[in-house]
Amino acid sequence: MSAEIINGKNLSLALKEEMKKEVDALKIDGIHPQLTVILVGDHPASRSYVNGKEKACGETGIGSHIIELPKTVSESDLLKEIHRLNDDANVHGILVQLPLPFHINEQKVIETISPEKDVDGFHPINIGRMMTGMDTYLSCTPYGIITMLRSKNISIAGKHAVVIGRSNIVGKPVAQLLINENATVTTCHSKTENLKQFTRIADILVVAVGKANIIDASYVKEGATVIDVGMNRLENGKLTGDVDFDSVQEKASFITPVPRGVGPMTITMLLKNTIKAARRLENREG
Ligand SMILES: NC(=O)C1=CN([C@@H]2O[C@H](COP(=O)(O)OP(=O)(O)OC[C@H]3O[C@@H](n4cnc5c(N)ncnc54)[C@H](OP(=O)(O)O)[C@@H]3O)[C@@H](O)[C@H]2O)C=CC1
Ligand SMILES: Nc1nc(=O)c2c([nH]1)NC[C@@H]1CN(c3ccc(C(=O)N[C@@H](CCC(=O)O)C(=O)O)cc3)C=[N+]21
Repeated sequence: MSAEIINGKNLSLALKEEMKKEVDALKIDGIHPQLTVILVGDHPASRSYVNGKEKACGETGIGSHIIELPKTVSESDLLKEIHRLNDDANVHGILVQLPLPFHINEQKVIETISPEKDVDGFHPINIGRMMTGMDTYLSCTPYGIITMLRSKNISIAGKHAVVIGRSNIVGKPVAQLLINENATVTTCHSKTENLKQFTRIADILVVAVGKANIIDASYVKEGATVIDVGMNRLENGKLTGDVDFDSVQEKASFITPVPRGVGPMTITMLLKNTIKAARRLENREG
């Protein structure tokens, strides 16, 4: 058996076409959705992701603005900038690219962003809203993963989903969204004993660790759906996921590639959240 590939790049293209129409319609009503990204320092990976976000905004007609701050910026100057954007009625979405330099408290930064403009869905209020099943901005990577599963009509309700990774930005919100979709969910992490005993019984396996090829076919149940969130830059410059694609593709029924898998969907869901923010802040949604 050879798994069907869930191509996040192609799905993103289709979703972006729909969103462009939505944005055009909003513009007729005088609403111009606008995302502002704050980039601290000049880490090449962060810059490349931020460029990807800017390009995607351009493709859908969403206004984007990047504020670049030096890596020596003080925490209080960064917080001031966020307050300024919170108060700027032209800005609907604010994203502070992570990770931040060590002298800046990330949690404090996230909590300073107005929950109404937190299109990353990282603010504790929005996390709490997600946990309780309320309407909110869903974190983009988890939201992208659920959208990919739905696009292939992969059933989630009643299935056993195993998530490897428990970070606040990926592992935990993915697990929560899968629970909201009525999956039975197991979360694994670096302290998990005998990881394989869990992964081998997963109908849906989400791998969000950040270690190239840690999951090979021996970890995967025949016919499972395998979602690879990992982004690992190899020494030869190639980008690879956490899953050994070639061996797992032989055993799974669906698999996401890296690149062109979850990554492009993360950006696409950010656009979706920005449009939602524009609607809400301009009082066009209940
Ligand atoms: N495609 C996309 O859009 C995105 C991709 N990413 C990528 O996803 C990956 C994960 O990101 P992120 O969650 O931020 O990373 P973190 O480093 O914050 O979290 C990694 C998680 O993996 C766990 N872990 C580490 N080693 C093992 C192991 N050997 N076995 C089992 N679990 C392990 C850690 O456990 P513990 O908690 O015990 O330390 C931790 O929970 C990275 O490659 C990142 O680049 C991230 C965001 C978006
Ligand atoms: N506040 C914040 N929000 C984020 O959403 C956020 C962040 N910080 N910090 C870093 C992670 C990582 N992330 C990715 C986005 C797109 C791709 C992506 O588009 N990847 C392409 C390839 C890109 C390339 O070739 O470099 C792909 O997989 O096909 C990957 C990773 C968002 N993150």
